[in-house]
Amino acid sequence: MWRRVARLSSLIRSSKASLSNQIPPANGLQILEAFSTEIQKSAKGRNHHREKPPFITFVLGGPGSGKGTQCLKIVETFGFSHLSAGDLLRKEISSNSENGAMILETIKEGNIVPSELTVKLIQREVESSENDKFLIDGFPRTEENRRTYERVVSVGAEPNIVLFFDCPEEEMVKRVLSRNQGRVDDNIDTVKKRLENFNALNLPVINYYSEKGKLYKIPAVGTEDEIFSRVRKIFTSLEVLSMLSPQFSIPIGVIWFTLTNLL
Ligand SMILES: Nc1ncnc2c1ncn2[C@@H]1O[C@H](COP(=O)(O)OP(=O)(O)OP(=O)(O)O)[C@@H](O)[C@H]1O
Ligand SMILES: Nc1ccn([C@H]2C[C@H](O)[C@@H](COP(=O)(O)O)O2)c(=O)n1
Ligand SMILES: [Mg+2]
Repeated sequence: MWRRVARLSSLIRSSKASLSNQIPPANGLQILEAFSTEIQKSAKGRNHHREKPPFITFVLGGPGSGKGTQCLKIVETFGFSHLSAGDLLRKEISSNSENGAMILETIKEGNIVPSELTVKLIQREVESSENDKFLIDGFPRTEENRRTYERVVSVGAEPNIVLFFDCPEEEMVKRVLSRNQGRVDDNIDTVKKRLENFNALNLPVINYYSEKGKLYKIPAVGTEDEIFSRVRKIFTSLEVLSMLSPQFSIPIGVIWFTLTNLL
């Protein structure tokens, strides 16, 4: 309730500020009309009211399994927006936000940041984007992450699909230790802890989505392009089945061809 009041008064403040620059003296009704239009515009910029829920893909896999690498290719080919939970948390650290120090310590230890915080960062990005299809990379990492997301997010609380990059531990460790991007968690001790957490906390989430029939398990060994050819088939078949672009309708024969030849 108080958050809504604060949000409304901030909208009113910003609308007043922009109005004072734009509107010549006018009668009360004109001012009221312009004021209300400004509030609507301002609210739209912050939270895109969609006619239908966005298409949500959760992207899961152990540390170094290639989630981020494949997400970039999906963005290029299929026009998704990529939201990496880890990147959003790292942005909080580098912007010296009030939770920055706690997030840094948690990531250094290979542990999981409190769900409310991560969900808030993801929700903010989804709501302020005009896109209608998202890759949420590295989330949910725990059952608690998943439940918090379902509780807090009202639109698109359930993912449409979940990708799981399945990679042997040895390969993941090798990739992380040669990543060379200056990440505080790319060292052998933290990687061991992240793998422990992946097995204990993330695998149950992966099993949950498998039981719901939403999981696409992708073998993640091979070249980046070989792996992407597996990923491409999934999104191409979703496109053909009109799930990614509902205005695109196709004959049943094409659907049958896709099911039998691409999958
Ligand atoms: N198929 C591949 N073969 C070899 N190396 C790869 C492959 N895919 C990605 N890599 C490399 O492995 C490293 C880890 O990849 P990436 O950052 O995409 O993993 P991730 O799953 O996002 O990891 P994290 O959970 O730690 O963020 C990167 O240096 C990337 O260039
Ligand atoms: N849902 C999440 C996602 C990430 N984190 C923290 C802990 C991870 O080790 C770190 C890096 O994430 P990555 O870039 O590897 O996806 O960020 C978390 O606490 N909760
Ligand atoms: Mg990553």
